[in-house]
Formats: sequence, C-alpha cells, structure tokens
Amino acid sequence: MNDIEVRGLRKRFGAVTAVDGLSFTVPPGQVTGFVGPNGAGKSTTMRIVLGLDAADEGTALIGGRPYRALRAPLCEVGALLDVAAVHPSRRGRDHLLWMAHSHRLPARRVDEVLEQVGLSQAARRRAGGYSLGMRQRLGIAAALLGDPPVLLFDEPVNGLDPEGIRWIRGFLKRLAAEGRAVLVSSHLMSELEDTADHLIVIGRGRVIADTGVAELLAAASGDRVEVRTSDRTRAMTVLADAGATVAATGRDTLTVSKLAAERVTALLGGAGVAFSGVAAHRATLEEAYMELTRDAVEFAAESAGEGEQ
Ligand SMILES: Nc1ncnc2c1ncn2[C@@H]1O[C@H](COP(=O)(O)OP(=O)(O)OP(=O)(O)O)[C@@H](O)[C@H]1O
Repeated sequence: MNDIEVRGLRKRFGAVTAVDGLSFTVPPGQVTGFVGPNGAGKSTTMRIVLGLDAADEGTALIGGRPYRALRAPLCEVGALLDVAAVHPSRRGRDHLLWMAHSHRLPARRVDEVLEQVGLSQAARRRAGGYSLGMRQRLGIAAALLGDPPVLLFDEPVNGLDPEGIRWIRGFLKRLAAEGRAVLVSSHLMSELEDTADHLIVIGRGRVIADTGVAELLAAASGDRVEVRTSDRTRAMTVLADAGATVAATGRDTLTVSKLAAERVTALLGGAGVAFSGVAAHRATLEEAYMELTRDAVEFAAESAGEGEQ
C-alpha cells in the first residue's frame, strides 16, 4: 500500500519533547494537510519519516517499510523540506541530472519533471539567479524525479507570491488525483483550506484532530446559533434564563450555544423581543483551527516566557 504510517512516534531534543506519541496514516489518492502552530513537531515528524532523524520510540513507515529499508528511495518517496539547496554556480538541470544518475534514471526523466514544474526554460541557467519560486519548483522537480507514489512537502508555499501559491495548490491536488499519498504541512489552516481533503492537526507533538475538512467545520460550528436583534440585553436575558450560553458578538448580534435555532426563535417570539434573523453559525476553517490549537499555543507562549527569565 502506498501510504505513510506513523505509529507511537516520540522524539525528544534534550528537555524539549518535539513529538509525543504521534500516530496517523496518510492514505493514497488525497492531499492530507499536516497542521499545527510553530514548534508543534511537524518538521521533526517529516524528518523522521524521511530517515533524517531517528525516533526515540515508535515507527514511521513508507509503503510498509522504514525509509532505511527502501531500495530506491527516490522512486518510493519524494520530499520538499527546504527550498532546493543547490550550489549557485550549478545549473538547475545539471543538479537534477546528477540526482537522476545516482538512481540510474534516464536524462529524459529530468526533462519530463522540468516540463511538469514549468522550469524547462530556466533549467539551463545557473541556480544562483533563481527566484524563490524557481528554487521551489526545482525542489519539487527533484522530489518527482523517481515518480514516487508518496510525497511530503514541508510548508511549500512559504514566501511565495499569490501566483506561486496557486500553482502549488493545483499541483498538489493533481499529484493526489494521480493516486499518490501527499502530505503537506503548514502552520496556517487557511493555506490548506482549498487544497487538503483530510487534516491531521497537531499541537505539542500530539494529534489533536485527524479529520476530514468537512467534518472539522461541522464540529466547530457546533450547535451555535447567531441572532440579530435590536434589543440585545433582553434577548440575552431571555435566552440565558432558558439555559443557553450567550455571547454578544457585535452591536446587534449574539452567538447562542446549547439551544437549537427553532427554540431560540420560539423563546424570543414568546417574550416579544424583536429580532431580524436567527441562523446556524458556520465556522470558518481558521476558527475551527484556532479553537483546536488554543491550548497548544498557550502552552508555547508560557514556555517561551519561562525561557526568558
Ligand atoms: N535539532 C533540534 N534540536 C533541538 N530542538 C529541536 C530540534 N529540532 C526541533 N526542535 C524543537 O522541537 C520542537 C518541534 O519543532 P518542529 O520544527 O518539528 O516544529 P514545526 O511544527 O515544524 O514548527 P514550524 O511550524 O515552526 O516549522 C520545537 O520546540 C523545536 O524547537
């Protein structure tokens, strides 16, 4: 099976627990977003999957085998961890030719991936003159060289302009549509909103949520109801008396939990409170994410504070 399987992964760096018992699966045929605040452990996890760091405990398997057991790694997994570190005097195409040669891949394959990432023209220029977007494309071309069924991208849109971001998003989706397992990390949920089918949200080295994007939104939206009323104070009293938790979210808007929309309408109508709208609250993905990771972020802020003393 062409997937990534992480089970009970743990990694400490001195006093810091970077990865604290992570388990998740990245299946083929979809883009899996790997999201968490800075320092949550995303890069460390990806480095362990790719055999660049050793886990203290647990396993990370690619197609059922650890990275070190892969016979032709380039053909089984591709990764973009940092923008391509290529010597500035080296031409993009030569960099890829050298990699292809190490795996006995034909030069034809180099030209294919250059075409795929839209770098054919620039490939004969020296990498020193490449923009960030071009270096990113070169890194992606390198990841694709062996036509691997499993791909990992660590914060691939960092620093790119809107055109570059749009290109990468579309590209990741196409790779998944071809049946590959694609894991892409970001510390911003909004970056993955239009790209990921599934999300693994982590904080403090642990999985906080492993969920479809649609399910996450539904859960975050909860049973909250938004009410628009010119008589906010009375509305709050009436709803709170009926057992709801009510928060004023604007000059004439309230967010109500623990009561269904129909019940809110009936209560306000019965008490003669004027209102112009009652609607189920729909969370944005960013809101859902903030809610999920709030504790992890607070913890990070506290630890940073302790470190400064
Ligand atoms: N080589 C290392 N030595 C010491 N500490 C490390 C090392 N690598 C990572 N860490 C620590 O492990 C924790 C997790 O870091 P990691 O880079 O995996 O997080 P991340 O989720 O990728 O964050 P970001 O979004 O900032 O890239 C952090 O507290 C980090 O400081």
